[in-house]
Amino acid sequence: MEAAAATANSSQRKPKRKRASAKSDPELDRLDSLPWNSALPQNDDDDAFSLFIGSNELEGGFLSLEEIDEAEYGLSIPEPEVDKRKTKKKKSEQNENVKKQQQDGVDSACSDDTVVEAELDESLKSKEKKKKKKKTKNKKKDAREDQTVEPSDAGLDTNVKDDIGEEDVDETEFYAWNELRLHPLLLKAICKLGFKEPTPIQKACIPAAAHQGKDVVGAAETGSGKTLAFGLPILQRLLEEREKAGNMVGERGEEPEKYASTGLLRALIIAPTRELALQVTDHLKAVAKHINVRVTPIVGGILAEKQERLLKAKPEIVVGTPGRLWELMSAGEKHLVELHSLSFFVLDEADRMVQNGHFKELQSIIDMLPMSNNSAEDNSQHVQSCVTVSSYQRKKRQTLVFSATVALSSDFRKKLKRGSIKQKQSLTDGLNSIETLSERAGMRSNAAIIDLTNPSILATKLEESFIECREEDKDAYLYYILTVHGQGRTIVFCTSIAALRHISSILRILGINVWTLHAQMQQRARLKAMDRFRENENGILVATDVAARGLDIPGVRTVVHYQLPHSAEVYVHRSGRTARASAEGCSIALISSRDTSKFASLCKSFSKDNFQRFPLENSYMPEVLKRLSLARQIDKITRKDSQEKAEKNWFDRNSSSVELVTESYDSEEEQVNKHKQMKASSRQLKKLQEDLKILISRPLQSKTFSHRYLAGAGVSPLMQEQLQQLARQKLSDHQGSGLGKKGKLVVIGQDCVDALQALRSAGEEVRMDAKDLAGKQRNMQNLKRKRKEEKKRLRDQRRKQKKKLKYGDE
Ligand SMILES: Nc1ncnc2c1ncn2[C@@H]1O[C@H](COP(=O)(O)OP(=O)(O)OP(=O)(O)O)[C@@H](O)[C@H]1O
Repeated sequence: MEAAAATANSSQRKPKRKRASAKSDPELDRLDSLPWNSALPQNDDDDAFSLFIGSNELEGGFLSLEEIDEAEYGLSIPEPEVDKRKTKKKKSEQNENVKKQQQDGVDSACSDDTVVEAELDESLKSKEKKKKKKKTKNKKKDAREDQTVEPSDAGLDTNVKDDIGEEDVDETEFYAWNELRLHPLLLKAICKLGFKEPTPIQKACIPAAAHQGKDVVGAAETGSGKTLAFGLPILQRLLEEREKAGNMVGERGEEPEKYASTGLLRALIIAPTRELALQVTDHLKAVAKHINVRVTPIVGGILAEKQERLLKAKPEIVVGTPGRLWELMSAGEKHLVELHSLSFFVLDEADRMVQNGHFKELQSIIDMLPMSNNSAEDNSQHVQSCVTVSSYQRKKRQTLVFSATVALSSDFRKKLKRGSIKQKQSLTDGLNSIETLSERAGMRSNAAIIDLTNPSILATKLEESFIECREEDKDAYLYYILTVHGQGRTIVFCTSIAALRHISSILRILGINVWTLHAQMQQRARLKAMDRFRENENGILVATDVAARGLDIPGVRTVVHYQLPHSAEVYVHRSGRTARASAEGCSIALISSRDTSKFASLCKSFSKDNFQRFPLENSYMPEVLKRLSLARQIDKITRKDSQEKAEKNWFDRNSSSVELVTESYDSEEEQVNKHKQMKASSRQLKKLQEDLKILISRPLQSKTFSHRYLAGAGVSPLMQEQLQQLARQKLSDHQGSGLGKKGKLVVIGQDCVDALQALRSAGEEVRMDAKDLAGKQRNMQNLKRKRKEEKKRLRDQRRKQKKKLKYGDE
């Protein structure tokens, strides 16, 4: 009890200390020095501290404003040196207390979490032992202690470090997380994941959502860690509530069930695709591993019984796609319709969510949310009827809306600033859908709008390029990229399933193993494709835009846009499958004359002056085209065959189902001819396949290939190693036999197999000015206009002639 009171007192004192020393904090100084956006709507009632990051130069008005309250920003303030020892002691007491409360909370919340109990027990026992060790260690770190923030003071709990194992983790590497004041168990999980510091979007969102309880609209580049930017505040709040529940139990001696959240839905996260929902679930599970918070996916393709079983476990966090969620909610699924306990409503990839195919279901889900988000009292009658809901849960529901490409109108931003948005208003108020949905979901007027997108909104470590080619040569260039620069994982994006089928078929014939992913595939096949792609470090995935958003697969080095997407947003998301977190990557767009105007508008929307041409070694192209021509012929024959077979099967199946006896009406001669044709085509197919086999059995050779050297693209590292061994062996044999230079086998490996490297070493001269592109676009438009005019002129001429003939006849 005393310990609890001490915790409470110290937590009451904490903010004062922070404010007093706020001026000396370098992080605040840095934030203060960031530029103000004069374009922001000014309002007397504005928060005292407004921060602008990013810009609003894009068409369509991407977010360009961040509002964070200085006082509530929650930065960790260094304590004076003299107080350190005292504070450390107090902190370790607090930590011990926290652990106890937590154990209580965990116990009461769920009895089946033996892992957490065992870990906490162990950590409490070993704490004393490790404390001594730590003191000695701290002495050794005098130099580091001179720094402003003391590591052990600022959050990385000793228990946490004990659990991770000090030999594995250097706690000093995780200092950067301290200012976010996350729960020690969350820090532990973060340390285990090896995330040294929060990403900028996490730094900005966590204080606002976790400590200030604000609604958040967040925009940041692809791969910047947005999942944890909304995931950590959810877990933090659940943990805090548990601790408070534990305190209440201790102080008042009341039943823990009265305060603890047992088996209630606390957070509903909605993502646009199944893969993304499953990925978000996995990501959150990895962080929630040690805190006994259940995270469950609700997506199409999961068996109904399994889904039922998952929901019976009453998960606190549900991540789902709108379709399946609404299907279950509208059927009255018990866990999903008890929404009064919901503390977080999250829309991931929000802009996709409001597009066709999701909007209606999402709207229905939102309409099911309890209305009175602004005043807890309004809802209290309903809430009080549920005895298990603690007063902490009755706090306002938070709405978090995230994407890499969120676009809000300045109107909506003004509204948020003014605090004049209404709940559940009509959809016909003229606002665009994302805003309407946010409002209907209960987005509050003091929402923090955090935009960390750069003017081009593309990931900073992404190198972009293009290849200008004829539409019919796209296959050849794709094959070239995959063969010559296929190191690392590659995703090839198409807009249509027909194109995807065509490419994957051609590439497979050419001996390139590809996986496919599109919306018409069965869920199991989709997941299998993803798994296989993930397993292979040089894997190739051919996908439609179902894979454009959110998918987080490490090691994707290259993204190829075989067909350009319909919007700039989709281009951003597609390209964002590479250059994620701190990695680098490149994107290559294949641009035919059909795509020129689309490409020009893309450049415009990303404020790009120039785009780099992807460097090509044209001497490889004759060989590429030779292979491709064979592959196309093979594809044509096999397609025809399989189509005929399918048609025959269909006919046989249907005729037998209606007990129809079918006879062939072909004459004998016709039948013989057909048979001959089939035989010829099968012979031709065999021949083509053999020819291609010979070609692809050797590395792709340039036109200038010299047979004195074994060189060329497509030499895999393994093949190169084997050839080098062979060369060494030959050389020693020759030296032994007294042969000279003649007969020496020289192996030249690839200098640069990686597309990114090739792009970087290509230099500036291959850059194409956006003005060139604009000029080309103008020419194309002129040409189109002239053709149209010519057609019209001809039409008019014909009409006149007809008239003349008619009147002449009369
Ligand atoms: N603080 C961090 N430090 C290092 N890596 C991180 C950190 N936070 C998240 N990551 C990793 O970064 C990768 C991208 O994260 P995430 O998928 O959340 O990005 P995102 O911003 O949602 O991307 P997208 O807009 O494409 O959906 C993941 O592999 C994640 O594990």
